[in-house]
Amino acid sequence: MAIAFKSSCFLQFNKPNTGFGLSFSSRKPVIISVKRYTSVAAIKTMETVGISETFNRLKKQGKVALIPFITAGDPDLSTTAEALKVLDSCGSDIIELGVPYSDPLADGPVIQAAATRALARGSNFDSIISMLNEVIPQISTPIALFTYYNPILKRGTGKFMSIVRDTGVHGLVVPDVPLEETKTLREEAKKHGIELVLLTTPTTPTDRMKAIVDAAEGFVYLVSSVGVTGARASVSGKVQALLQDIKEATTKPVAVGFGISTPEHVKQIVGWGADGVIVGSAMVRLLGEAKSPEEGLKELEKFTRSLKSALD
Ligand SMILES: O=P(O)(O)OC[C@@H](O)[C@@H](O)c1c[nH]c2ccccc12
Repeated sequence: MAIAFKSSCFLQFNKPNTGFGLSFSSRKPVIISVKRYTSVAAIKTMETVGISETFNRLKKQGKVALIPFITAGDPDLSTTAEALKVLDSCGSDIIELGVPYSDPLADGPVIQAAATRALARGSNFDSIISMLNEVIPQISTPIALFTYYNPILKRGTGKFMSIVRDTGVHGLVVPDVPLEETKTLREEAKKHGIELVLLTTPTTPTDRMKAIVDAAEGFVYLVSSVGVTGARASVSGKVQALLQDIKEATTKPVAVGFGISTPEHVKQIVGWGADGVIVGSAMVRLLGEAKSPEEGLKELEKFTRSLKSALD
């Protein structure tokens, strides 16, 4: 059983303050250094709870899920591994991890550029799975893999689901699969214990929205605005009414994404009744466009903590 201590924020470990460390080489706790443990979470074991359970826990606590999205392999896979630990330690509740794809039709320039960089560095499904096999036992935040449909079809839906589940991934988001074609995907996901998140948009007709929320597992992804992903100056006021419509149609949790990039956006969406907020491009930019991976990780930590504070 792999266990790991975590502070409330990964990079905090390196800042001296108060607290103590345990030396596993000796039989009794010793003061090995004065470190800041802003809050040592429970010792974690390999098992993490799934997406639905996470939302159930948060609902009981009256909290809203922070759901970051980052692109695997941008700027490189070892930085992605560290970024997952930072996001985990800084209070993310679910992490969306994007599999870079050559034709990301629903993505704006920031995530498109991230996918191009990741693919140019040689990141692919197999290397991402290898990285996840290392990292998932060290974090407690459930991962929802984010991929376009083609990589699944290429590998075979059943094989894809089996690989993903064996890695400890809990959820899957496939933005370009129309509801009519989700039958096999949903069957295979269910068979392998993977929660398949489905998306609804501001232009989805009500009947179709109802069918989507009925079929969705884990949570319903409400796309806040038409167009592609990318940070926006403001979040559309239409989201409030869209959330109400969806909540009249289902008791499943609803997380809002697209354009969210500031603590003010987060507060606004929480006020409209969302169960989760998804932030992608603003996170991806910090990592992919930093002067160095170390700097990107520091900026990611700072930004994540600012969003988490807006949710507390
Ligand atoms: O980047 P934004 O505007 O913060 O939106 C979240 C988004 O990045 C993430 O959920 C996502 C990445 N690629 C997508 C494609 C379609 C729908 C959603 C996505």
